[in-house]
Amino acid sequence: MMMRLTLTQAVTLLKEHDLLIKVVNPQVTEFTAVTYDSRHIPAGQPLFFCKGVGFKADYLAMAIDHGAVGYVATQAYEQPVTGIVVKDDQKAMALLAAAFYDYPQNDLFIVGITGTKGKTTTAYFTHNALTASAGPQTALLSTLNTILGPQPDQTFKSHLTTPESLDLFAYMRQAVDNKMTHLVMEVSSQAYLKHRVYGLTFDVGIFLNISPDHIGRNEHPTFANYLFCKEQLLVNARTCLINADMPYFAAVQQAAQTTTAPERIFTFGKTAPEVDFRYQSVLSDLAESKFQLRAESPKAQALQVAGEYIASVPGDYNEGNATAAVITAGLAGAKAAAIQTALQKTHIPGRMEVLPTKGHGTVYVDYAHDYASVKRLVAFLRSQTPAGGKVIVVLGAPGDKGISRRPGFGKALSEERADEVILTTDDPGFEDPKTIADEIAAHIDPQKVGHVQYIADRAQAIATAITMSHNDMVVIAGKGADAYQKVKGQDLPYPNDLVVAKQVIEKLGAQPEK
Ligand SMILES: CC(=O)N[C@H]1[C@@H](OP(=O)(O)OP(=O)(O)OC[C@H]2O[C@@H](n3ccc(=O)[nH]c3=O)[C@H](O)[C@@H]2O)O[C@H](CO)[C@@H](O)[C@@H]1O[C@H](C)C(=O)N[C@@H](C)C(=O)N[C@H](CCC(=O)O)C(=O)O
Ligand SMILES: Nc1ncnc2c1ncn2[C@@H]1O[C@H](COP(=O)(O)OP(=O)(O)OP(=O)(O)O)[C@@H](O)[C@H]1O
Repeated sequence: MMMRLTLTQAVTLLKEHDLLIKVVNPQVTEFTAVTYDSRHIPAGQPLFFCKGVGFKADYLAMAIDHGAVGYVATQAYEQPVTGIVVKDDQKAMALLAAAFYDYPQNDLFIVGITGTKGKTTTAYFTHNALTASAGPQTALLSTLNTILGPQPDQTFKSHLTTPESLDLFAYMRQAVDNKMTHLVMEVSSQAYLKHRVYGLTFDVGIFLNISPDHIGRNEHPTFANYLFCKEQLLVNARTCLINADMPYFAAVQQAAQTTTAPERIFTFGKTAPEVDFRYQSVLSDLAESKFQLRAESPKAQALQVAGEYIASVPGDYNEGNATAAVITAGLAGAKAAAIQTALQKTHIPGRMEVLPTKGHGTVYVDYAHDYASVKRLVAFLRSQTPAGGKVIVVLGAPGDKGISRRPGFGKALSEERADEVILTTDDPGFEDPKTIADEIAAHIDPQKVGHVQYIADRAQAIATAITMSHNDMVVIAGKGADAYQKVKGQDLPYPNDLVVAKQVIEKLGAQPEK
C-alpha cells in the first residue's frame, strides 16, 4: 500500500489534539514520504519534521534543497514550501506518523515493558514465549535488536531502546506487512519524555521496577519526572501488570487505576502481602533459576500459567523478569508448556553470560550498569561463591552522562563487599576515564572492599582479573555485548567483553574440558 498523508488529514488531527497554530503556504495538499533527517530525504513529496535540541534552520534548508515539499515545526520559516506550525513538534510527529503509516497498531497486540532494570531481559523472554507458542509472528523492539519479521534481513541492531515515533510507526507498518500479529517493545521513560509513543495504546503494559537512574543532562530533570514518565505506560495500557514488591508500588498502581478497571490490573511479587501472582525460588544457581509461580486470585487462575519454570538466565532477580514474561505471554494467549520451553532456551546477548574455566573460577559478563543492578549482581554472585572464593569485579562508568552511577557503583561494591575491584574504561566520551575511576574509587569504603586498582585498558583489566582468579567469581560489568567504546564523539571498535574474556581464557589454556 502506498503511504500518504493529506494536508487536510494533518490539520484535522492536529486540531483534534489542540496542537495546530497555523498553516503557511498551503499549496501542497498531499505528502507521500516523511523524515526528520535532512541527510536522508526520501523520494516523492516528503514532509520534513523539524525537531530536537540540536535542530538548525540550515537542516530545513538542506531538506528543501533535496526535495522536501513541506515541514512541521514549532515556528514558521522563510521558506517557499508548505509549513505546518504546531505547539509541540514531538507530539505532532507521533500523531502524523501513525496516520501516515495508516495506524499499524490496530493490527498488532502490543506489549510495552518499562522499568529501570530488566526491560531487555523481559522483552526477550516474552518474545520467545510468544514465538514458541504461535510461531514466528511476534516483532520485537529492544535495546539490542529490532525484529520485524522472520527473515534474516528483518532483524537488525537497534539505535535506541524505544525508537523515534516516525521510526516506530514505520517499523510497526513493516511488521504488519511481514504478517506479524504481536509486538513486544521496551518503553523507556525517555520515550514518554520525548513523546515517541504519544497517542499509542498498549494491550499490555508491564512495570518492572524503578530506582534512581537516568536523571541529569539530556535525561530527566528529577526523579519525580522519571517516575511520572514511566507511569504513563500504564495510563496508556488496556491491561496492566505491576511488580508489587518494588518501592513506589502504591503510586504506580494508582496511575494504572486512572484508566484501567481492577479486573485488568494484575500484580506479581515474591514478598508483597497481596498479589495476583506469587513466585518463589526453587533453586537459583550459577547456570539458571528455577521458580514456582502460583495464581492467587480468580483472574490470575483463569490465565492457566501457574507452575514451575526454569529461566535460562541466572540471577535471582531474573525470576521476577521471567514471571512478568510468563504472565504477559498468558495474557496474549500462550500456553504454559510453550512458555516453559521458551524460558529455558532464551539467550540474551551480554546478560549474565557464563564462562566456566579450568583453574580460574567462573567468569560472568553482564550489562549491570547502575547502583541497583551492580548491587544485586554482586550480592547474587557472593551468595554462590564457594567457601574461600572471592568476588572480583571489573567495571568503569560512562562519561558525559549518568553521573550518579559513579557514587552508586562505589556504594554497591562496598555494601556487597567485593573482594577485588579493577576500575577501567567504559564509554568515557569527552571525559578522562581515570577521573571517572577516581570518582568511583572515592565512594568505595576501604574497610569493606579488599583491594582497588585502576587499569585504563579494558581488555588488560579483564586479563588481569581472570589471571588472578583461582576458585573465584570474576564479573565484568557494564558493557554486556557492546562492541564499541564511545570516545570523544566516536564509536571506537572494541571486540566486546565476552570475546576478550574468551581470548584470555584460551591464552591461559584454561578452557574447561568438554
Ligand atoms: C535526548 C534524546 O532523546 N535525544 C534523541 C533525539 O535527539 P533530538 O531530537 O534532540 O535530535 P538531535 O540529535 O539533537 O538532532 C536534531 C534533529 O536534527 C536532525 N538533523 C541533524 C543533523 C543533520 O545534518 N540534519 C538533520 O536533519 C536530526 O535528525 C534530529 O531530528 O532524537 C534522536 C533521533 O532523531 C536520538 O538519536 C537522540 O537520542 C540520543 C542519541 C540519546 O542518547 N538518547 C538517549 C537519552 C535515549 O533516548 N535513551 C533511551 C533509553 C534510556 C534507558 O535505558 O532507559 C532510549 O529510548 O533509547
Ligand atoms: N529486575 C532486576 N533488578 C535488578 N537488576 C536487574 C534486574 N533485571 C536485570 N538486572 C540487571 O540489569 C542489567 C540490564 O538488564 P536489562 O538489559 O534486561 O535491563 P534494561 O532495563 O533493558 O536496561 P537498560 O535500560 O539499562 O538498557 C542486567 O545485566 C542485570 O545485571
